[in-house]
Amino acid sequence: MRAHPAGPAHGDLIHPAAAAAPPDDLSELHPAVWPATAERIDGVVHLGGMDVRDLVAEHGSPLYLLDQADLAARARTFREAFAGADVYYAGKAFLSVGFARWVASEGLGLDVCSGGELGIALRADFPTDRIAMHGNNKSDAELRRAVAERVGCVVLDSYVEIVRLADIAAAAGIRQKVMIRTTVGVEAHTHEFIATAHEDQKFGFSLSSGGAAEAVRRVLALPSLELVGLHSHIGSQIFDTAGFEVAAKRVVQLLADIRAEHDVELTELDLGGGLGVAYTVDDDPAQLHRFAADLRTIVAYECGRHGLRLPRLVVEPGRALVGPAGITIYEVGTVKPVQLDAGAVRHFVSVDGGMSDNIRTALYDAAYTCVLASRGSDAEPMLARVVGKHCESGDIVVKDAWLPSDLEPGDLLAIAGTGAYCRSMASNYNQVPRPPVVSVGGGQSKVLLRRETEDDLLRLDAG
Ligand SMILES: Cc1ncc(COP(=O)(O)O)c(C=O)c1O
Ligand SMILES: N[C@@H](CCCC[NH3+])C(=O)O
Repeated sequence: MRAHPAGPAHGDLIHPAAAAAPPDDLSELHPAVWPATAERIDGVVHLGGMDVRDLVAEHGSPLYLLDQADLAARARTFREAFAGADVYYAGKAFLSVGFARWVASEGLGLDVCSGGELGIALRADFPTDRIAMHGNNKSDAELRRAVAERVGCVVLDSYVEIVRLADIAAAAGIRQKVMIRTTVGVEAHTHEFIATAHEDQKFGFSLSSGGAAEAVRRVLALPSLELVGLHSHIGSQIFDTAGFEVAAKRVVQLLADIRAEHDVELTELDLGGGLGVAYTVDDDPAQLHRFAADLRTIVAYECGRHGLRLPRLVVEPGRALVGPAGITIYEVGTVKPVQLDAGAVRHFVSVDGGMSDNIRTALYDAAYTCVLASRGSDAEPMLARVVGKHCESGDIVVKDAWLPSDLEPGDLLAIAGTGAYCRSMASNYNQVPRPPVVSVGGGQSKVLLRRETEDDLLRLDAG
């Protein structure tokens, strides 16, 4: 065992969070958290048959990697679990032209929620009839483009938008398929910033106050809109599937109410995304086949109860499709032991990225799993905080990580579960260029998004 290069040994560590015991094996790549092809060869992490040191030598650090085999397996599992239903990948989780092409080739649809996401889909020649357009404040221009490009469905989110879209569709001489986004009044058990079905938030039309029923009335009165179904999305990173079941029950009730009031049976029911994934071994997400079976059962039961024909089910996974397939590689720049008041020591491990490539820890207090990736080590565990290079003390990548105490500058770290909502929420804070996204498989790598350069940063600067 090597001594820690820069400070007290592990024995000196009395850290508040040290109450939790370190894992038995610091080098373990637990399959619940790491992508399918992640493995150690001679101590070094490999993904898609490639040594992470070689990948960094070629593409630089920090580096987002996507495991092609893991992604393909996830797409297959979704298709199988939801056979007979439509799976629309939520592009907000991660999107690039190449990725959109892959989504199309897997037979999935695409959920976009901005003109930018739609633009990427169009650049990828994504079949527009398999695109659903979301958003609580779509602009006229976004709606016009969606209609002109014949997107399969626009999900309506406000009374203002109903009129706006109806006018745009009428002017284009098109009858636009739409769904109505409902707010089902479920308290999804997730971080409050990513829960979307309680009453006091901005999305959708409330079921309980009659807002959704009124939206249905207004849409049905407009000949340029064709109401095909109802939509519900209760939130994101949800483990407890009971919320989805309550949501399904409540929207099916509205389907029944619509038939009673208008003699119309809507044919689609979109239950959104939101399925959680494991970021650490303590996370226990629902198993996909089980989740799908439960949803189908509840929808079938509720429709049966109301004597409704079974609507076509739609789901919109983002995180559960791409999140666990991605990892981020960082290079360690400094290791700084900081003496805390209580005589405890916290080891701040600074890496070459941070909140600009992963805002989730700062925004949601998200937990991540982190390992030393560029070599094996049998050094004692040290409780570390992996931090970025930004001018914010909240610039934390992993709040509490057990890492070998011989960690030193130049080592590479790998963070699991960064495929979703990391690159897509990345910023240029402190004028840090965003890292590339590289997909790996069969011993080969392919750049999906290249690294930004200083020229990219200056491109918009009017000087
Ligand atoms: C309408 C809608 N659909 C799908 C998703 C994807 O969610 P997730 O990535 O949690 O599956 C979101 C994001 O929460 C959303 O707002
Ligand atoms: N961006 C969030 C999820 C929000 C999903 C979009 N409605 C996350 O990283 O967890």
